[in-house]
Amino acid sequence: MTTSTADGNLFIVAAPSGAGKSSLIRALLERHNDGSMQVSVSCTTRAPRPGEVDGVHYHFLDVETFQRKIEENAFYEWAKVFDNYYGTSRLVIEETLQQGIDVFLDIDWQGARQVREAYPQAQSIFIVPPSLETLEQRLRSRGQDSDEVIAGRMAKAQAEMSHYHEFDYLLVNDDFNESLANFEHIVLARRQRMALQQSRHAAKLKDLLANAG
Ligand SMILES: Nc1ncnc2c1ncn2[C@@H]1O[C@H](COP(=O)(O)OP(=O)(O)OP(=O)(O)O)[C@@H](O)[C@H]1O
Ligand SMILES: Nc1nc2c(ncn2[C@@H]2O[C@H](COP(=O)(O)O)[C@@H](O)[C@H]2O)c(=O)[nH]1
Repeated sequence: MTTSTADGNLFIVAAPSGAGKSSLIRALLERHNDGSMQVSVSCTTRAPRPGEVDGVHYHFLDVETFQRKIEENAFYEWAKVFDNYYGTSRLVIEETLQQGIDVFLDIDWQGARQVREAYPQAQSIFIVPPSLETLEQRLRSRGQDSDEVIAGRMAKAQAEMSHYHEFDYLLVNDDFNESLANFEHIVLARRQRMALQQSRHAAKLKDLLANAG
């Protein structure tokens, strides 16, 4: 991907299922609803949960269509998670960043690794629950998955968490408002750093042009 200094920032947010990453991203976007931030809507072969809307929560695809898109190189990253395919559309991410909009990817560690390789300047944040007991409670309180699905996700939680050290930030999501404030701090600090870099580039360019003239 080519970048300019005016590109949006790319944030990777990963966590074991149920740790609260979607809730934190959603709450952050509600606080910054000026169009400067977006969450990427992934494609998945998972069946929709009650209340999930195609194109809003996910783009729900059949396995054949998903595999065709893999062959067409249409995904920025993709992975098989809990026996279903999940992937991020390449075109949407590139176009959104080029418009100067910050993008949040709510993805697993395998996808995070692919994104980091393709776009090393992405900031990555790993979210963990305060305990495995709390994680299970959250999966149950969400009330959207069967006991079997919850057991499968709990069984894979520790394997997902073993990748925490690959991320720039680790956030323990205990008290929600406190986690949201920390999450927001990470995001705004990154924005500020990039804006500062951009104004330094602009100043250098101005000097260069003035001296050339
Ligand atoms: N700090 C918190 N305290 C209590 N409950 C929380 C907290 N954060 C999130 N939750 C609740 O935990 C449940 C799981 O959260 P959420 O769906 O955001 O997790 P997730 O990491 O996005 O999961 P998945 O990867 O399966 O999409 C939700 O019911 C949410 O309201
Ligand atoms: N690598 C990717 N992982 C993704 C993507 N979209 C979601 N996910 C991860 O899958 C699990 C399960 O999600 P759920 O909605 O079924 O609970 C979770 O960890 C998500 O972060 C994606 O595009 N790529």
